[in-house]
Amino acid sequence: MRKSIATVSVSGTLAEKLTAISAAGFDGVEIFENDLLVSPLSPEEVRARARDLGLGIDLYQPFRDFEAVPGDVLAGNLRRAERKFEVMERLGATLLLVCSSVSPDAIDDDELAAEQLRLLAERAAGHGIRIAYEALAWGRHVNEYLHAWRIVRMADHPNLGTCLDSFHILSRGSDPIGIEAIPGEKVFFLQLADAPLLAMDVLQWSRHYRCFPGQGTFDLAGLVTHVLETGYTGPLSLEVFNDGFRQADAGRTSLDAMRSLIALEEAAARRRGTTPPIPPPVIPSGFAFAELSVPAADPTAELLAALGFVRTGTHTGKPVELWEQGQARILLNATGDEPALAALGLESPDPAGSVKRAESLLSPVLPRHRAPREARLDAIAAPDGTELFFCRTEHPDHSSWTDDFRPRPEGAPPAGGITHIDHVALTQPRHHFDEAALFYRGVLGLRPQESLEVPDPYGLLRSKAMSSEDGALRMVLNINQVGAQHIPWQHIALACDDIVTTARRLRAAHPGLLLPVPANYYDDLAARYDVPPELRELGLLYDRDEHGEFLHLYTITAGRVFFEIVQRAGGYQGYGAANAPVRLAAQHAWGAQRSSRMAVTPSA
Ligand SMILES: O=C(O)c1ccc(O)c(O)c1
Ligand SMILES: [Mg+2]
Repeated sequence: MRKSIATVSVSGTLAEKLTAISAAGFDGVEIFENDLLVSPLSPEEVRARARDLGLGIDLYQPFRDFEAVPGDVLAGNLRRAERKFEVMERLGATLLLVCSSVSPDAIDDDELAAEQLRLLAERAAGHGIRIAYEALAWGRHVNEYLHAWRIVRMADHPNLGTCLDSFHILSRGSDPIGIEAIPGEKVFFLQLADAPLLAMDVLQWSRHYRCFPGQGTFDLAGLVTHVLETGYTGPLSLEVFNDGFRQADAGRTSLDAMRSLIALEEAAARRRGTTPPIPPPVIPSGFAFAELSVPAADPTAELLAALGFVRTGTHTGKPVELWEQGQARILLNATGDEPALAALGLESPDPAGSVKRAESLLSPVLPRHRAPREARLDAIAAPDGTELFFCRTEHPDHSSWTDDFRPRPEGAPPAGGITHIDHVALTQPRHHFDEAALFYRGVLGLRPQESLEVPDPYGLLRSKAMSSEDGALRMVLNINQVGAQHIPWQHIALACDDIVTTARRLRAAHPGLLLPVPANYYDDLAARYDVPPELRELGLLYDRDEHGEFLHLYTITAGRVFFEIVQRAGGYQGYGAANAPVRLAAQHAWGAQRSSRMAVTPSA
């Protein structure tokens, strides 16, 4: 289907917006009037620029406060419309969006509204222009899409149709099934926006919090399915007012937008039983490895050894060490300047298929810088730059990345308390949280859980867990929502089957590696749950959900990375989010203590 986007959805000057939108592969744009008004480009120049970029001008908008006014106001409104028709002719635009009136002048009279819109459509026809009438969710008298349609039907003019906007329909809780009663040729335009569920004034919600389909809570695939049932053949057009997108890089936002439309088109095709435009996701079955970039002389190796990891190999061509314990594998790549998570290996049943899926959703495929004998690497870049490698570890049907490491002792990897990587938590750059969530959902087929807000002593963290349906691959995305002091930490959570023994061993041998937990936490825990007193003694954190229980502990931070050790019991599905504020405060306290120690002993 044709894909378009309103210029209001991305940042920059009109020229910059058009360039970014074209680069992301859109077919057309809705020109937002304000973007034209403030542009030094004439309408003719905008038209030429769009044409050169391969973009059609699918809509010009908005035209406000037109219908159902007293006769004296009508004359002025028609004069205003004539001026806009002239601008549209210079732009080469043939569709004008008229949104339902919010004016105190408007009269609650559908027949009058229909009569005046008919007049407008007749005038528009003289310029080869059509009118798409949209019900704003906060329109004075017309705020339901079926009400706008009734007026359009009453007006009965070939140059008058309706514009459906998912936000206005779904924000009011209207049932989109009613769309199917509108003939497709009378749906002149379809605007799409998602939004997080927020209980607030609908105008503020619309103007600041709209997001791309798949980033909010609305069922856009369902709505699009109803619209396609009408026989609508016009564009899928994104119209997103969002405070973050207004300041983010236009190129990046446009790609995010296009990824969301492709995923939406796929979801709608699956609902309708038609052929999806892209191959299905190949769902990873777990982590093959986590790769940390570390400086040449770095204590992370000591931390791994203390946790029971064993160095089992060194890369044949690069300064990379492989550390293993059970099925948990960590690579230390000595090319960084502070320890940071650089890459994740994801176990895929079909690595080439994983890359194809990612490519079809516009993810950059990484070049394979490899020596002739190295294993084939299928890798892409996640939006935050983390490299994702699709692996088939030691399967007879595929080459394995582990073949590049020597010596790798035969037989089972070293056993300790740790069995595998339970989850990885990635902190996302500001304003890119929704983009990341859409990426992991679309590309890897992970299911997002609800966003949580976690208080930090100096701000607020937003956190969203995502996992494969069977829970074999779990990730957590974090973003610093408020407050500038937050450090972009990443963490690797390691699963073990006897955390009490592991904690006891660590506490005895390496007490300085464990993040201290305040006594107040245990007083509260004892009030909430009947838990054994040894949790306090061992510094273990505890949580439970309707399925089971969770015990965990944290190491101190090395560079930007820390480790968590977790034990799930009885099908616990969460990530210990209830304890995250305690962890964040403890990390700040630990960091502050370390810097004061360093301040008194500058030689250390
Ligand atoms: O917020 C607004 O005023 C506005 C204008 C035009 C639209 O198409 C819309 O959905 C909202
Ligand atoms: Mg709209």
